[in-house]
Order: sequence, then structure tokens, then C-alpha cells
Amino acid sequence: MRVVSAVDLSNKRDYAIKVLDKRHIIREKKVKYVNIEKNTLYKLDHPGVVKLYSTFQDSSSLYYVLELCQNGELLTFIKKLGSFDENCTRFYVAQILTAVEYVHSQGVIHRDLKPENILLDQRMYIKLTDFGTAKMLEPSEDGTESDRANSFVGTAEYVSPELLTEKAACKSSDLWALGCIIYQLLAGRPPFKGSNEYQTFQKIVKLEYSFPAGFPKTAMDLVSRLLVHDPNERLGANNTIDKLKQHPFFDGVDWLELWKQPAPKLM
Ligand SMILES: O=C(O)[C@@H]1CCC(=O)N(CCc2ccc(Cl)cc2)[C@H]1c1ccccc1Cl
Repeated sequence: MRVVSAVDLSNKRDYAIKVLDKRHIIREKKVKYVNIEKNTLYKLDHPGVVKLYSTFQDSSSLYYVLELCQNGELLTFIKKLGSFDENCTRFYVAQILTAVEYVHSQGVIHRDLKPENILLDQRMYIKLTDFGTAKMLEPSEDGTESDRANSFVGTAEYVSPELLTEKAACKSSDLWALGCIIYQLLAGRPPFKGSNEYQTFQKIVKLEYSFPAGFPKTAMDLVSRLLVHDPNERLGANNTIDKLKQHPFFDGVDWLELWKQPAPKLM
């Protein structure tokens, strides 16, 4: 998969064009994912979700014309700065949380949330991307977390226990990933990291992680309420994301101004 930038000469606007090689898609048996990404992205409309403007194809490739996120991946900034301070973490986690809340309200589970899939635009606001592995819940499936989607495993460090044991994701799986992202923003590394994928999976199912010295208390409490084995027990599970927003870690966040106020200076 390649992403090239493009300019629409009629309106001088910048776009990102995601180019997928058809042979590769067929070889990787991902034909259904290209449809999922298209249908999901066309359906979603939120400042924290990358916009899909159009798709086209030629004999060798599929093209997705997407909103350009000038500042690239959140992961780049975590690597550059080492970790975020509490104030910046609070802002970015609040933005990610409202974007995830919106995506879930549309009956969609992202299933592969991670700092590489969280892009930053010109204003340094977040935009969720890479919905190729998202799952659109059938209306009947949108019940408690016991309603599962089917087999797909995300990226090792962020995958939830239920995805490893029961091969099925639910909205709460995205909350687990959020817990991993909060930890990583403040600690500079994800909570579960083995020397290989299998080691990482073992740590996840055994809930084997600890907080580094100096990890802020309220953030520690929040992360420990998200990195919980039972998907139903995670803070915000079963469509109670408001309870998540009320956690003391978010004290001071103005949820109504979140997508209007200037992003904090990353330092
Ligand atoms: O759904 C659509 O918008 C069209 C419909 C017509 C069409 O042929 N395609 C491409 C289908 C496709 C999917 C995978 C491979 Cl490997 C080849 C073709 C679809 C398509 C075109 C461009 C980008 C994505 C998609 Cl799914």
C-alpha cells in the first residue's frame, strides 16, 4: 500500500491518495477488506475520522482519495518526544475517545487502533484512519459486548485478550487498545511488548504489565480500568463511554470545545 499526495488543480486543494495493488490484495486474500474500508469510510463523518472523497481504479490498482493529514502519524511524535506530558496526553486521548465514541455510535468497530493509525492534520488534531480491518456490526449484533464480530487479529501490542482467545472483537476491544495507547503516550512504550508476537500475546492473556515509576496516579487508575480481561468490565463498555469521560483523568477537558480549541504544544 502506497500513499501519495495530490493537488486538485480546480480548487488547489491537497489530498492523499492511497494506492492498493490488486495482485497484492488478491494474494493476501484481502479483497473483502477493500470494500469494507470504502463502505465504512463513506459512511463516517466526524472531524476525528479521515474523510474518503472518492475511489477509482485502473487495471493494476485501486485508488482511495482521502483527506490529507499533513502531520503524519501520532507514532512519529511519540518516538520523537519519547513520551507526552499529562496535559498533551489528556487532550489527545480525549480527541481519540470522542472519535471512537462516534465510530461506535455508527455501529463500527475499528479493531486495529494504534498510534500508526492515528494521523495528525494541519491543526495537529487527530484523525483515525485505516478502516480496512474495521467491522460493521449488523444492527442485531450491536448489543452487549458478548455480540462478536468474526476472525481478524489486529496488531500484536494492541490486540485484546478476547480477540486472542475467542477470535472475536467487540466495541470494548477498541477500549482495550485505547488503554494501551494511553499507557504508551505517558510511558513512551506500549504496556505489552514481548521479544516476538507470541511473547506479546502471552503477556496480554496473562495481563502481565506494570507501570514505570512516575506514571501519573489518575492515568494509572484509568489504564487499569481499561486493561481488564472481561470486555464487559472495561470502563465505558456496553455503550457507557460517558462514564469513561467522567474519569478524573479527564478533569479539565472541555468536551464541547475539544474540536475548536488549539491543540496543546507538544513538548
Ligand atoms: O465499490 C466500488 O467503488 C468499486 C466498484 C467497482 C469495482 O470494480 N471496484 C473494485 C473491485 C475490486 C476489489 C479488489 C480487487 Cl483486487 C480488484 C477489484 C470497487 C472499488 C474501486 C476502487 C476502490 C475500491 C473499490 Cl471496492
